[in-house]
Amino acid sequence: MSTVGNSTNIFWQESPIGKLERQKLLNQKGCVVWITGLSGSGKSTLACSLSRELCTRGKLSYILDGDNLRHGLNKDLGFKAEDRTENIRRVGEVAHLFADAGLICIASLISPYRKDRDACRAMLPDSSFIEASLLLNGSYPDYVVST
Ligand SMILES: Nc1ncnc2c1ncn2[C@@H]1O[C@H](COP(=O)(O)OS(=O)(=O)O)[C@@H](OP(=O)(O)O)[C@H]1O
Ligand SMILES: Nc1ncnc2c1ncn2[C@@H]1O[C@H](COP(=O)(O)OP(=O)(O)O)[C@@H](O)[C@H]1O
Repeated sequence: MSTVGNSTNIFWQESPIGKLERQKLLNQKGCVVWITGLSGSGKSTLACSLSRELCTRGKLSYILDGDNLRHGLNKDLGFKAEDRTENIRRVGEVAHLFADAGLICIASLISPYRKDRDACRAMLPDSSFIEASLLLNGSYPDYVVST
């Protein structure tokens, strides 16, 4: 018996192709690069540069940009703390799926609350979630990267 919410009849369906097989096919390791920082700190610019650089090295990536996702998946959310938390939760779930598919998923969101980012980190193995914090130090962004 499986219980999800109020339902007792929702069961996990295994796929015939596993993550390792997909990664082998793509010749890369699926992971999430999570870029966090204030509005205007350079998140989208870094996400685009990274995606372009990975492409030139033959690696497949996909950008989940907060601005773009608020046009569709998250169009019902505003900017109250609980809406931002739900925004990050949804994007974390999608990023997890992309990483499981074998892609290098670059998530670029303000994501101001550490607890929300840590909840996304907890969905993946330790080395598969790389966080880059953009700090505005003087006129130019500084990057702090942690795994
Ligand atoms: N308070 C408020 N009011 C109006 N608009 C706002 C606000 N906060 C953010 N923004 C704009 O929304 C863009 C995406 O925000 P995020 O989804 O990354 O925010 S969050 O992670 O949920 O905190 C964000 O994009 P960036 O400027 O690229 O960060 C802003 O354009
Ligand atoms: N390393 C950098 N040095 C100088 N300007 C930058 C740098 N990165 C981004 N910018 C500029 O800062 C502005 C905000 O960048 P953007 O990537 O849109 O930030 P965010 O996605 O965090 O809102 C843009 O005009 C961009 O060209």
